[in-house]
Amino acid sequence: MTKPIFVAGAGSWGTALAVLVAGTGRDVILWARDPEKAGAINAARENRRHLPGVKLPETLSVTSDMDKIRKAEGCLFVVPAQAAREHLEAFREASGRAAMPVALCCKGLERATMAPMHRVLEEAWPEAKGSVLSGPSFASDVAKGLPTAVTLASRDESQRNFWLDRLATSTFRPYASDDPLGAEIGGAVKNVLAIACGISAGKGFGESAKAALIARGFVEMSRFALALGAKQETLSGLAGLGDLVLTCNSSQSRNFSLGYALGQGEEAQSYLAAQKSVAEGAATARPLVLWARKIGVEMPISEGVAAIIDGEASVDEVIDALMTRPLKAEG
Ligand SMILES: NC(=O)C1=CN([C@@H]2O[C@H](COP(=O)(O)OP(=O)(O)OC[C@H]3O[C@@H](n4cnc5c(N)ncnc54)[C@H](OP(=O)(O)O)[C@@H]3O)[C@@H](O)[C@H]2O)C=CC1
Ligand SMILES: O=C(CO)COP(=O)(O)O
Repeated sequence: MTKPIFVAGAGSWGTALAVLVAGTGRDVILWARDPEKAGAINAARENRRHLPGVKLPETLSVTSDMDKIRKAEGCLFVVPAQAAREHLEAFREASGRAAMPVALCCKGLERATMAPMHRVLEEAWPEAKGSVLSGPSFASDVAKGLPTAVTLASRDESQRNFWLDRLATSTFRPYASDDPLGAEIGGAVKNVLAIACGISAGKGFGESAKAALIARGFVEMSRFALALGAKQETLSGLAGLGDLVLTCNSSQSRNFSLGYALGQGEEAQSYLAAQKSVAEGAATARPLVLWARKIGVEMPISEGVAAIIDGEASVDEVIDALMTRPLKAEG
């Protein structure tokens, strides 16, 4: 008998991935942190809070019991980045310290340590066999079965094949990569840059400004990731440029929407406190720029976003500073 896939995290992306895999006929266990919410999703056969309008397949069950991971053959980890460490530690214990395939699907850096998610996984659950799933993929698009292509990255070929076999459908196309670092840095950085694009839109700046932010943002993302040892082809691919273009161009993006509100004059922390969904770029901006400074990489757009989010500079001050930087060669 085939073992189920365990999906840790019942936000919109966890639910969409659970629906995707269950739609292939596999058994899927979706874990939600709150027993009442897990019960409500199971009873309604719909996650009305995070993915309304999408019916859950029969092979999908919802639980708040972490121990159910023991039955599973692999785990899609979709808990927000700032809560990843504590949850990975707890799932490690619940699994019996299993050497289980774990695909990291969250896009962020840990604020307290600047760590990317693969390092958090290595520290919190050292036995796990890690992969990274990243790329341009709005949960509602995937749940509706709209055509989507993503990057599935692992240094271990057997892990890549494990997840390709379980995730690929006629509408969801994962491309294999052996560069998990590049895939994960692309996903984390694009969220910060999407906030910048949202700010520009909220200020009423035009399409030219947006194109400039995407192009210069891509230079920042690539410079940083390459300095860490990532591959340029990963940054130019789905998990880098692909996801940057998606989230910088859509009001469906929570990071873009946060930026838009900031551009319209809202204050970051009060906006974030009122949200039920997560905009990972808000917490990732600061560790990103601290890490970049540490390795001597210039990231002026990300620096500006971090300063605005942390209340160190106003939107207008950051825009002024970006436009009056010393003139330099492109690159
Ligand atoms: N949504 C998307 O289209 C995509 C999202 N992602 C990534 O997936 C990850 C999860 O985001 P997403 O599914 O969108 O989440 P949502 O914004 O849809 O919902 C937030 C989820 O996080 C949970 N949560 C909030 N705070 C905590 C915490 N402190 N500890 C544990 N769980 C918490 C919420 O639980 P509760 O409901 O109980 O509050 C809920 O399940 C993020 O890293 C995101 O960048 C990646 C690709 C696409
Ligand atoms: O990562 C995403 C799409 O690939 C979702 O972006 P947001 O978190 O900004 O909504």
